[in-house]
Amino acid sequence: MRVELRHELTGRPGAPVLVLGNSLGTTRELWQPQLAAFEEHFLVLRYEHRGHDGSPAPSGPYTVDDLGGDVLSLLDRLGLAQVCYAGVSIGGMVGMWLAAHAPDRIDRLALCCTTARFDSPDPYLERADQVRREGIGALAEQVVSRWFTPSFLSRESATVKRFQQTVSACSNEGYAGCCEALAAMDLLPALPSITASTLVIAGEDDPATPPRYGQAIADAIPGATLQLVPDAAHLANVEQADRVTALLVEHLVGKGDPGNVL
Ligand SMILES: O=C(O)CC1=CCC(=O)O1
Repeated sequence: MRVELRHELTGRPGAPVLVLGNSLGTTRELWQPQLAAFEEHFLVLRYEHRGHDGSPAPSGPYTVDDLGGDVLSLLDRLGLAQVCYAGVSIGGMVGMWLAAHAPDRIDRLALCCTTARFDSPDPYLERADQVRREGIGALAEQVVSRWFTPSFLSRESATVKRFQQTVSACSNEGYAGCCEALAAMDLLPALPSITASTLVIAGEDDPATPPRYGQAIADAIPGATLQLVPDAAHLANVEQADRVTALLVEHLVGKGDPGNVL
């Protein structure tokens, strides 16, 4: 079953479309550090995953097919034939799914702090279970502590608090269902079929999706390149905003116009 995702379009009308996928427990605010730079070149489509910031949260478990299918339906509803796509973590997983399952719909692809599969499903199954028992608010502080380096956590307490509040506002069922999608996901066999020009970005100090996960993606997608970002953990686009913005703009702003109307 597909759900109609909450979304927002901003930027240059008539320009090529850039779709942005958020990480688990965040909203489209995640892209605030990059938004102005992207809006100079693109019509930007930011969407919310199931259970996040007002998108519907049907009963889980979900699969990455569900999450990717939701976005494909959104592109269809908006009449977008081909788009560029950038995603962080679960947003990047959706990007890999789209590029593998609907290759003609994805032009350039950027995958930030993400993985095609996790070493073990257990941590995310346990998290889903805990969220259903105790509520997402009980986990917010611990979850966000893995998104930034220790120095950022102590230096930028207002930003950290804001991300904790965003996690706490997720639907329990929606968040748990997304965790179950992470646990079941194995996109690695699909990656060699991706034809989109692909940039992979990894935070050097990311405990959630360490650089070896990014390396595995870059090794499996034909022609993909990997960029490591020093002094960054899971939300490298927030912690090292200028560096990541420059990498993304350089990769995503191509010469051709993908032509965005079905
Ligand atoms: O929340 C985490 O621990 C890290 C994460 C996994 C998938 C995602 O989007 O974030």
